[in-house]
Amino acid sequence: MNIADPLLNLRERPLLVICDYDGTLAPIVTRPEDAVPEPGAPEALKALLAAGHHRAAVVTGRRVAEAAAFLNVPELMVVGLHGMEWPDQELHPPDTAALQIIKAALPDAPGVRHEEKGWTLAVHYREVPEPDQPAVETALSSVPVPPGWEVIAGKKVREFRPSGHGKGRAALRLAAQFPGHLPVFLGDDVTDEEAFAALRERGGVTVKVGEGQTAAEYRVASPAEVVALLRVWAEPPGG
Ligand SMILES: O=P(O)(O)OC[C@H]1O[C@H](O[C@H]2O[C@H](CO)[C@@H](O)[C@H](O)[C@H]2O)[C@H](O)[C@@H](O)[C@@H]1O
Repeated sequence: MNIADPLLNLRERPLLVICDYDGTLAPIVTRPEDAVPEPGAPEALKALLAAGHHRAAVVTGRRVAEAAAFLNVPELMVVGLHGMEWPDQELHPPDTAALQIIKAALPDAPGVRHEEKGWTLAVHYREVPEPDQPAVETALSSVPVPPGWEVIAGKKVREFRPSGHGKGRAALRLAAQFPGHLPVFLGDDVTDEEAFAALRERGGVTVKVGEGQTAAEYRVASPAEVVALLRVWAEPPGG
């Protein structure tokens, strides 16, 4: 483990720890339904919450129920669908007409997998043979995006979602909910970059998990290092 000292030393302060799920609390795997947490991740989140002076939340592209079931930490707040789905707020009815337009235009290459989430739609191509993936990416780029919708690129996935949400807004909303806590966002994917940008402007701490370009200030190597960091933060201050 090679975690920067300024990150480890944050444990002295009351933190609002916001984690992405896939790639951050769980290693990336071929099939989304197999993405179990990194060993020790649920326990580390529990310990962090039990420490008393920190708060924690997960902000994920998945549905709340799905991420919550993987983690099984009932006391943990989970925000789903890239910031559309909040535990205390009913979702407005899904825009099924827009979803139909998108679905009708999706490429049908072998290995392409649709993950329907009710309100949004993820199109995965991790299981498409590598040489065919650029063609799938190109085909996905020409899928019509209905007015009021946007498409975002993630790890071997394109996600179609209504505009006006996103992890940047979600992170700021959480930070406003816990003004006495220093917000820290940990994420691995392109969709986490807007949270990094938003929180850096607000004086928050941002941590990229793994390789790749990022606006985050710090970096850790893997979900295993995320767990190690959460464990350190869960230790009593001044210890
Ligand atoms: O915001 P996140 O918690 O990172 O969720 C983003 C998307 O993650 C999932 O897809 C990604 O992880 C899968 C499992 O490791 C992997 O097979 C896939 O290639 C990745 O794109 C999830 O399936 C999506 O619903 C999330 O939006």
